[in-house]
Amino acid sequence: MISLHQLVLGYQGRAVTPPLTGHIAQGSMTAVIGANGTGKSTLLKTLLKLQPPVSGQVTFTDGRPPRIAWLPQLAEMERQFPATVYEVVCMGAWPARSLFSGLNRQHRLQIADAIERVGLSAMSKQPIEMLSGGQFQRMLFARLLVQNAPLVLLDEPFTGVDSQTSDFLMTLICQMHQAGQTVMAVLHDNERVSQYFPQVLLLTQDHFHWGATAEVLPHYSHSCTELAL
Ligand SMILES: Nc1ncnc2c1ncn2[C@@H]1O[C@H](COP(=O)(O)OP(=O)(O)OP(=O)(O)O)[C@@H](O)[C@H]1O
Repeated sequence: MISLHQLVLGYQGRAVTPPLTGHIAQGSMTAVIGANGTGKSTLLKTLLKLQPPVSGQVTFTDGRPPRIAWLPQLAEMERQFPATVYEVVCMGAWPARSLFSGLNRQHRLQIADAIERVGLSAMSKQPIEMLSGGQFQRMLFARLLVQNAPLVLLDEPFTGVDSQTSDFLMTLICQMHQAGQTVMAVLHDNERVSQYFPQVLLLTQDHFHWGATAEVLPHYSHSCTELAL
């Protein structure tokens, strides 16, 4: 689906990663792990074209970028935005609509179904500023479900969320993957990574390891030991 060729990530010409080379296969499910500041969020932003790379290239198997659904870090979200749960979830339908057309019946059914799947039907008309952290994240997942994009990028989807909701959201991620969507998620929970994610991209300041989870995870504890020394 997407190949990285000697891709150096960074800001204003300053590299924050080593050159990354690898392939995100269609239908794969990859956890991006590593210590703070190793460029995990920057990778997602670069794939989204929100941030240009310092050098290197990103190429696409069918010649053009896939449609991407993105869950930013909770800290980057505007929690006071004057909108209801329903209105935020509706935004997921934008790519399928023309600029001036409204929501058709199918869109409305998809939106109601997504809100129900995340357990927020009773709160559909609530302003989003009234939601708890877990409810807010459920709402953003409903928007991802409506987007139904071939590539789903998740930046720390379980931050600020209780363990029960995290398990529920993990189930939704697995369902997206089983439905054929390609998933890439930045995570800090290695237990969950080893339980659910077949592929791992581990970023460190100087190296990266990309491959099967069982092969890559042991490098993580090694890189943490190096950091501590
Ligand atoms: N807008 C920016 N301008 C300049 N430097 C930035 C910017 N955003 C992030 N950085 C720097 O780039 C590096 C990588 O940041 P990034 O947010 O990608 O790390 P991360 O691996 O996602 O970290 P964390 O686990 O803490 O979320 C850090 O040193 C950070 O300070």
